[in-house]
Amino acid sequence: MIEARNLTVERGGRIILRDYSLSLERGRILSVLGANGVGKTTLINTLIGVLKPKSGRLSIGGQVGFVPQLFDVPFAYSALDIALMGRARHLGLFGAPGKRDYEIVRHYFQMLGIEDFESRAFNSLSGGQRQLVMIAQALTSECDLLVLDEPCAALDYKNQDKVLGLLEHLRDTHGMTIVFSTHMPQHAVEIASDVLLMTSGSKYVCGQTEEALTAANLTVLYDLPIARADFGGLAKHTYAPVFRHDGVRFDV
Ligand SMILES: Nc1ncnc2c1ncn2[C@@H]1O[C@H](COP(=O)(O)OP(=O)(O)OP(=O)(O)O)[C@@H](O)[C@H]1O
Repeated sequence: MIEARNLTVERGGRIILRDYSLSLERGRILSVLGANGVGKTTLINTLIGVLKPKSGRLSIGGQVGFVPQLFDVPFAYSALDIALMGRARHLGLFGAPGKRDYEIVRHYFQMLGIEDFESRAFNSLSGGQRQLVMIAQALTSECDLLVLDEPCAALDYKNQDKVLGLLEHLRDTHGMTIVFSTHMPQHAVEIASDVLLMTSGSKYVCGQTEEALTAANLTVLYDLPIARADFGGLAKHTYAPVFRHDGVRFDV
């Protein structure tokens, strides 16, 4: 589904990614992790075609749906209008949404438990509520590859669980291929078959989750000790930071 070879990507005249290669088969879930500013959004924008690589080859084998990081819209669109925009490529030029398009949007609103937002102004929703509407928008596009930039960033635990469950469901029932970035390794542990750990613009580890997602690799990734925590039979293991705030000195 994704075949990227030696991608080099520039922004503002500066090389952000150098020589990134990855491949992802249909029906797999890739989680992208890395520190702030390392280039996760840059990579994602390259995968969805918004940024053009300076060099390298990229091939995507299907229609792409995208959920961006949080944003406002300039006009007073309702949540339903925003989600309907996901139907654009099925409507054709100047086409208006019909009964079936509304049904599809309402189906995903129901799946996400956000039916009550339908007529609310998108900009009046909270960050987490907006994130759920944007996920609905991407799903209404009926894509083969779903790319999400930190889809759970503004969500509470219950909604994180719902979105992770939905992504798994889409993989299992629709054979959808999914790429999502996150700052929570546990999200990768829960649903990702593969991980991309972006250490810098030119250094990364990419592999199957069981092998590549380790406390040692995460410790390098975040430049902070990361410990693995096991919960017996209660839940999957997770990774937690060993915060060092009492050792941090500020010269002010
Ligand atoms: N429009 C832009 N023009 C120039 N440089 C940019 C632009 N957008 C981002 N950058 C730079 O590119 C680098 C990577 O940014 P990117 O947004 O891809 O990081 P990220 O890993 O997604 O970060 P975060 O976890 O904070 O969202 C950063 O150094 C950033 O300052």
